[in-house]
Amino acid sequence: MAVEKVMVIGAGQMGAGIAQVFAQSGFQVKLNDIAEESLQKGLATIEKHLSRNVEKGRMDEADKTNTLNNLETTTSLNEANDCDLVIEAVVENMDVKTKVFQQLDQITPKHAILASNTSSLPITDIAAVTERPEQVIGMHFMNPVPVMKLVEVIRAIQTSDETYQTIAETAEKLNKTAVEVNDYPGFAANRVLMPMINEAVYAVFEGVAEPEAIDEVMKLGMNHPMGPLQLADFIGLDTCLYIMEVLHEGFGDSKYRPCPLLRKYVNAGWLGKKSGRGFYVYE
Ligand SMILES: CC(=O)CC(=O)SCCNC(=O)CCNC(=O)[C@H](O)C(C)(C)COP(=O)(O)OP(=O)(O)OC[C@H]1O[C@@H](n2cnc3c(N)ncnc32)[C@H](O)[C@@H]1OP(=O)(O)O
Ligand SMILES: NC(=O)C1=CN([C@@H]2O[C@H](COP(=O)(O)OP(=O)(O)OC[C@H]3O[C@@H](n4cnc5c(N)ncnc54)[C@H](OP(=O)(O)O)[C@@H]3O)[C@@H](O)[C@H]2O)C=CC1
Repeated sequence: MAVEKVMVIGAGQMGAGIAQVFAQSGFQVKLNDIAEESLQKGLATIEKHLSRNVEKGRMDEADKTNTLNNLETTTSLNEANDCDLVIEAVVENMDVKTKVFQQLDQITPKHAILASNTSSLPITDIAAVTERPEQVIGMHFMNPVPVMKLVEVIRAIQTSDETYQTIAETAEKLNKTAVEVNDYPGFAANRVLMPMINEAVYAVFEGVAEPEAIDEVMKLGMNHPMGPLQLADFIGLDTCLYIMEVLHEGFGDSKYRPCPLLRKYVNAGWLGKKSGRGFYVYE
């Protein structure tokens, strides 16, 4: 199936980036959010990144104009009624996501593929609330979306080969690399990444070293572009905690228990960069 029209749901840090890369690659994109304010914020972020690309000579003014012309915003989910593909990037909450998928199942054309950008929620369970489970799949972009090459493509137990093939080809058109994984807690990316971040939080909790020192060790010693605590702040500490809880519950193994300090920060509203404070303070 050829994908031409796409809806991205949720204009937060991931949704805006996903909408940008689709529009840049020539797809017709509708960016949806419940709040008009979030749409305007998302659009402003996209415009800023496109202008930066022009300044850096990575695209010219005509490419920027074409990208913006490929993009429209809407608060109405009903506008997904002519889309070939929908990518959901709303908050990491199963109730919210299943409600969105049930509505999309009613609204979108029969051939449409429904994808989720979830970091950790089971695609199999999301697929099961629709009447087209074989056309439901995980399309997990990495943050920041315009920069990172990976799309982790997660097959639910019900996902058809045809759906997987379409999504892998679409990822290629975005100039990304698709990696196929099966639907188990945390998939592959967060199964490996999050325990490392959680362990770094334990090291702070136990007084092994200050956050700056732990990040410096991983940057200079292991060539990571960001230390694990800076990365946790960048992802969002609420998202990190949520993923650890999914791993802990999903495997029933105490090795995935979230660090109490991570939970305390989230309860305090210290969610990282997006709230102005996490392991570091942001202005
Ligand atoms: C939680 C999940 O489910 C899955 C996940 O996403 S896990 C998180 C995965 N992501 C990572 O691990 C990111 C690790 N960090 C990095 O790779 C890098 O630090 C980084 C690419 C984010 C920034 O790179 P840097 O060299 O430290 O900083 P900086 O020089 O400011 O940025 C490099 C380029 O990226 C671009 N960039 C940075 N942040 C950006 C953003 N949010 N959106 C778009 N472009 C961005 C910058 O424009 C810059 O390019 P130019 O200077 O040429 O314009
Ligand atoms: N942060 C990261 O590094 C990564 C996150 N992800 C995943 O991507 C998804 C989004 O995360 P992120 O972008 O960080 O979150 P954000 O909180 O930045 O964005 C979520 C957006 O979705 C909107 N929203 C909430 N409910 C609905 C709804 N029913 N319909 C339409 N829009 C809605 C929110 O609006 P409002 O603010 O008005 O409530 C907000 O604008 C999550 O599933 C997350 O796990 C995946 C990879 C990396």
